[in-house]
Amino acid sequence: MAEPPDFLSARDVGSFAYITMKDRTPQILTKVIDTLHRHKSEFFEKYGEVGMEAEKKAISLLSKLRNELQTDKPIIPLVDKWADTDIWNQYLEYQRSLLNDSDRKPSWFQSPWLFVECYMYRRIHEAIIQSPPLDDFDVFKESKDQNFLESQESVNVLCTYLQQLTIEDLDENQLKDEFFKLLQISLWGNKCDLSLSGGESSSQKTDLLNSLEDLKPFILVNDMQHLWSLLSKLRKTRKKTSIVRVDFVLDNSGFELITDFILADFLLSSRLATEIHFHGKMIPWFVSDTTLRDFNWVMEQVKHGNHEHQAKCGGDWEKYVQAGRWVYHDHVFWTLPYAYCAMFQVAPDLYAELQKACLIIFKGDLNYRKLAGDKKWEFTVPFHEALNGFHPAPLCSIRTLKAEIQVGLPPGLAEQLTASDPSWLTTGKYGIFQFDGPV
Ligand SMILES: O=P(O)(O)OC[C@@]1(O)O[C@H](CO)[C@@H](O)[C@@H]1O
Ligand SMILES: [Mn+2]
Repeated sequence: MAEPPDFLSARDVGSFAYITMKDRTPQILTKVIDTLHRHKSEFFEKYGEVGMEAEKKAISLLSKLRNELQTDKPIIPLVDKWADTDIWNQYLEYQRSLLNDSDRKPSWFQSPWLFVECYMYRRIHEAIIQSPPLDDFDVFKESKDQNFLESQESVNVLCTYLQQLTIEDLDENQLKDEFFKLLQISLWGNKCDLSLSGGESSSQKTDLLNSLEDLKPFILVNDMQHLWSLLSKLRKTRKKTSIVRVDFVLDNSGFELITDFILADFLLSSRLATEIHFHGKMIPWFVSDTTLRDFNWVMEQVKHGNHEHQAKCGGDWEKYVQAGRWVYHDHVFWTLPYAYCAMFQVAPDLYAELQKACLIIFKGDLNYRKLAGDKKWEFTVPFHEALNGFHPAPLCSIRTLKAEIQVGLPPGLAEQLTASDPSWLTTGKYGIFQFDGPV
């Protein structure tokens, strides 16, 4: 049996992991510190002197974190008392145990990229929760909200499109075409990712609907037909009362979340699904990832949008939530450093929850990295193999490529792309619909 591949790591000088840890993560930390500086007077108005002290403390903790990162210091245990502190510190012990035959310690540039990048965002959370009364301040809220507000034109176009779809008049082929269109909208909505842009604005400005044909050549793995076969068969065969549940493991808030809401709405209106479960993050994560506050805020904004079709969508979506047809979950596992092949052991309750789904959609690049264990797989390794036993239900990754990991490609394609577009793995320009399940 061949040795399992190594993990992506900043140890590989010049790799995307290396560039992210060397350049992008310090930039993200600097933006977080600047955000706290810019809210100084707000903290004073709200909390007086205590607020000023808290802001100073959070900034000093974050500056210390940035220095540790930039000087490749050893990774240190978390000292806060939060729901997952022990799990994180056990994981750090595990990383230490992997090195026990050497004097090396887990560090920012020596340890697996997935671990240290997740750890950085968890240390940001530690700095905030150790600085009451700022302990529920979302340092990324501004940029997530700005991404949504700057994408209003595109949001209007998509809400209008959805409202003008007369789904009941569509035949099977037309329904499939619309399903494929909205899947692609959800895919390309993943390009707007603030952690890739280091927090710079990445809102959606172009009209995606009219760009889908032009973007098709950039879809490297296209398993949309499998999704259609799975859901349309269930639609035909299910009993009136049976449940067809589709789970979205969400990625970014803002425009991407809207594209997921639009797809989820279509799944219910077309009766391709009867209920949707969304999985968000318990804490602010990778700059733009969706938290419960973001989920509710975006829905509120759309409901009170100054555009009739947006408002109609927002009203419908609120009704789905109230009727229990859209359900939001935020399990702590999603903000741990584990690859998903560890979920059955580490979070059996979540694994059991996902097993209730007929289809699980994993949005975005970080989810893909965790599905495939953030390993340096050969590009032609089957997706099923890279999942390493993670099969709670039929699943599909919908992801634009922003990290040097991709499996399930036909022989020769990776080489062809490297020759024609050397940064094809990391710019978000290419995307996949990669399915694992019965075909
Ligand atoms: O999961 P998303 O939001 O699609 O992208 C997240 C991500 O690609 O952004 C960072 C910068 O490339 C990576 O470290 C991480 O995987
Ligand atoms: Mn993200």
